Formats: sequence, C-alpha cells, structure tokens
Amino acid sequence: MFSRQAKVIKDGSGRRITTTARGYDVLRDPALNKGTAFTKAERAALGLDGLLPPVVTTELEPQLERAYAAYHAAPTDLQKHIYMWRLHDNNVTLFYALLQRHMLEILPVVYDPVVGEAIENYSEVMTRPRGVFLSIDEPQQVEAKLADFGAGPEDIDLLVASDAEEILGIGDWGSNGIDISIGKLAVYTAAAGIDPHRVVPVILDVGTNNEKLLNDPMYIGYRHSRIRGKAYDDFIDAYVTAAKKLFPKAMLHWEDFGSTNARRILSRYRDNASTFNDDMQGTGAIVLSGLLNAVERTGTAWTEQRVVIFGSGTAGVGIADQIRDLMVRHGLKPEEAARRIWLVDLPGLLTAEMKEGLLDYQRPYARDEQEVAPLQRTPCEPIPAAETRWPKMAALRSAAAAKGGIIDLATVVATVKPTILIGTSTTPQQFTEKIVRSMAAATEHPIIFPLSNPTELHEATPTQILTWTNGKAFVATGAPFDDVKLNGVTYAIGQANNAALYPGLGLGVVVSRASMVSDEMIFAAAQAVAGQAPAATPGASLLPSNADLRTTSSMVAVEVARTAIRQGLAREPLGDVVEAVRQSQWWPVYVPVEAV
Ligand SMILES: O=C([O-])CC(=O)C(=O)O
Ligand SMILES: [Mg+2]
Repeated sequence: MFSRQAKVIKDGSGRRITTTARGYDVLRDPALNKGTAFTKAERAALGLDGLLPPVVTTELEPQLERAYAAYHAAPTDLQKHIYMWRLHDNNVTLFYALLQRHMLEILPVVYDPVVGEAIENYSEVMTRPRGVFLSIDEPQQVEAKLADFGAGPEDIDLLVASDAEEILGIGDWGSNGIDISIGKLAVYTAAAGIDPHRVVPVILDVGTNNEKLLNDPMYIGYRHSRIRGKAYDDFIDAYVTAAKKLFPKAMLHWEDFGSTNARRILSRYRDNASTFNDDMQGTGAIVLSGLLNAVERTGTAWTEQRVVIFGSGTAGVGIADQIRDLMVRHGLKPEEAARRIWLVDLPGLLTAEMKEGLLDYQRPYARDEQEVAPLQRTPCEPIPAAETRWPKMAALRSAAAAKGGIIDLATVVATVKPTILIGTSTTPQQFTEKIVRSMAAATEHPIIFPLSNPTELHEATPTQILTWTNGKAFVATGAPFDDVKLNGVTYAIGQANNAALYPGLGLGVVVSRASMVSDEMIFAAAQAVAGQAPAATPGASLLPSNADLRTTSSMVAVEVARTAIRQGLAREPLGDVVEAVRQSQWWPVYVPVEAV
C-alpha cells in the first residue's frame, strides 16, 4: 500500500510514481524506497542528496547481491524469514526481486513451511504491523478499521482474511495468524504478479483456544476463548459487507478457518460475492491437477478409481468433492461417484451409523452399514474432547472405542484396495510401510499424496513411499521435498500446494473482475496447472515446478478469465485476454519517482 502522499501513474510512458513526500519520508516508505538506485535528478528533487551515499546504481543488481549475501548470513530458516520481512519493511521491490530470482530457495522460507514456525514464535518475529486487525470485541468498528487502511474504492484488488483457527496443520494461533494472510499475499505477487500495493491482509480475531497464547503476556490478540454462533456470523457478515462497500472490485480470499466455519462462510457468500476458500477449493483443485496427470500416467479410467482420504477436515473433504465432481464429468451419478471415495479420520472409516456425529459435508461419503459390518475393528484409546482440536471426531472415536474399536486405515486400505491414497490428517508417519506395501500389492501404480503441512507432519516421505513401492508409486506432497534417486531414476516430487493454483486463479478473477468464482473457473485452473507439468518421462513430476510459478500462473489466469467471460460472470470487458493478463501483472522493477 502506498502512503497517501504517493500516486501511481500508468500512461503511454509506462509506470511511474508521484509523491509529495521528501527526505526520510521517501526512504522510509517501502513502496517508494529504491536506496542507492535513486537517480541524481530524483535525489535532488526529493531532498535525498545528503541521505544517500554518493554511488548511484541504476539497476537492482548490486542491491540484489548484497541482499542475497545478508539472507545467507542469517543462521537459521526463522532468521532468514525475519530478514526477508525486514527487507519488505524497507523496500518492497527488492524483496520481490530477490524472492523471484531465488523462488525455489526462498519461497519455503517466506511462506510454507517456515511461515508456520514464524507464527508459533510470533513475538520474536513481529516487526512493523502490516495489514488490518479486526476484532470481534469491537464489531461496530469493522468498517472504520478497514477504512484506516487508507485505500479508495478503486485501489484494492484482493483481500486475504483468516480467523487462524486452523493455520496450516498447526492449529489455532489467534492474531498471530495475520502472517498467513501476509504470506499468502506475497505468493500472489511472486507467483502471479498481483500488484502488492493493491492488496489487504486481514486477521479476523475471534479469540483463541490456544492456552499457550492465552497465558502468554506477549500475546498480541484478543485474550478470550473463541467466540462462536451468531456473534461470529455477524462479525463475518460485518467484514464482508464493509469489504464489499469499501473495495467493490476486490476478491475476498478465506484462509485457514476451522472446517465448519470455512464451509458455512463459503456457502453463504459464494453466489453473491467474488470469493474463494483456498483450503477447500484451492487445495482441492491443485490436488486434482496432480491426480489428472497421475491417473493419465496409469492408463486407467477415472470412473474406476477407488480413493481413500485420510483426514476428513477442510482440505480432505474439499479434495473429495473435486474428485467426485470430476467422476461426474466422466459420466457417473453423484452418488455413484461418492461411493468410490472412503474417508478415514480419528473414528476410523466414516460410516452411516455415525450419522449425527458427522459434519454435514462429511455425510455424503459415509459408508453403508452392510458394507462395513464384516470389517475388522481395531481396539483404540478414546481421546478426551478437551485434548483435541476436533471434538466431534474425538467423540465418535470414543464411542467406537467403547463398541470394540475402529475400522482403521490399514483395514480400509487392505479391504478397499485403493488406487489413490491421500493424506490430509496432520498426523505424521501414518502411511506406514505395511499400508503402502499392501496398497502396492493390489495396484500396479499406486497414487499416494501425503499432503499435511508443514513438512514434519507429512504422512510419509517421498523416499519412503518410492522405496516401499519400488519406484512404482506416483507421489506428490504438500510441502517441498528434494528429488529422490532410486534404482537409477531421479524422481522429481511435485508439490501439490495451493500456491501453484490460487495466485493464477486470483489474477484471472482480478483481470476479469468476475462477480463470483464458479466451479468451472476452478476446474479450468486445475486443468491449466496440470497442462504445465513436464512430459511423462520416468520420474517426471506430476506438477509444474515452483521455479516456473510465473508461467503457470499466467496460463491459469488466462483460462480462468476466459471461463468467467464464457459464463457471463466477467464485469470487465476484455478484448485480448492474454494481453489483458500480461498488462495487469506487476514486476519488481524500479520505476521513476517524481516529486510533486
Ligand atoms: O499454505 C499452504 O502451504 C497450504 C495451505 O493452505 C495449508 O496448509 O493450510
Ligand atoms: Mg491454508
């Protein structure tokens, strides 16, 4: 965001910025600051002559080298993360130039997985506050606080908001979760070229149930347990109403909500606002991209797949829904397609007898009583509701424990003989050697995606899965993993992380000003990503590399905008869609700064 003293001008002579600021006010504005790259004329006009060393660098190059050396001087990933965000506080252009040049190296430090560590250690990390902090204890202040951001109705393309109940796979982090909104927006810019000065990170603080935070004197958020029910819904409504009023052109992105709220919010607003839930729709779609390529490489039909999903929360059911919808595109009825998907969670296989205990969106996948009656039950320990983030699932597990046990993942895999196994459980090492080998014994090329974030929560590592299946499995993961070398083949591990999908989707929505984000637009994005993966040679990744995020995102944006136009949802008339996407993209280059 630019200070109120600056204006961006885009005309025939390109992009430039005018400002009434002078001296230190220019250097202290990270959107204006160019450091040694201010020209002699700019220094004179802006009052910078005495404030900068005499050397004038006309390009980013020497600054990039200095910044990269400083980045490497930071001893740990967390320190590198802090360095990057301090650089952002100082010079937004240099931050993105460095990130883009070393995308594979720095993206995991700025974003997932290191952003998780930063959120857990927020008091060490917090520097200059960035974004808008909205709190449920002051619901009448929502619009005024959003207006404090200082932007006009034409100025904002995108808001990312989180209530931080389920950050990545690490749970409830209250107001510290502002960093997930900030991190997601950085990916929008680095990956797709969304203008970083036209976005707003938002935290919707409704309290936290994280005892550690509630007892931490340094905690920055609202010190109260999570508020639910009508007050919560009214607060979300106040946010959507204010955001639509103040920034009528913007898309509203939802990130890392608890699964019930995530679903409810999306169904409430999806038909009447330009809005998108990344963990349900973005994760579902990027996993679908990987699966489209994996299933094609197995040479089998979509209507024959048997899918086991371990972890039936926001991401797991989001993925199930995308797979079901794809099977329907291939000719199955919705109920037939749902029959080909088995959800397993704390209570084991989700079954129809669990009825009331299940969440409404899990129910279409619950298995019939006749089907499950003969299956073996494994004794298990109950989990006290107070000791879990998922009390409903824990209650069902306790009920099953009392009745002889659960139908566990190993039993489900042995019985169902899945062709596809997906992990969104946030519990590491659950895809054991026994389970993976039993799957591989029944399927020529098992498709196995351990997705839980951050890295240490993955259900198995790619090395384990490829070793246990003798290189036959098709693997994609949630966090980045190194290549695996096995029997003379190098396996590149595709990252089925929503970072490859939502930035391009968002750009397509922004360019077309789509009035809503339709399932067709999301499917178009999934297909566009799949189409960017490398050719199907042995060991080739199922997904495009994150090194090519800019290209992937541009292709996605074009397909999404075209779909919006075809469906009559575009509010901006677009002639040449490719050109419109290209024109809209922001690049980290210095532009002239004029004193006015
Ligand atoms: O942020 C990521 O890397 C993926 C994601 O949305 C999550 O795990 O919640
Ligand atoms: Mg997320």
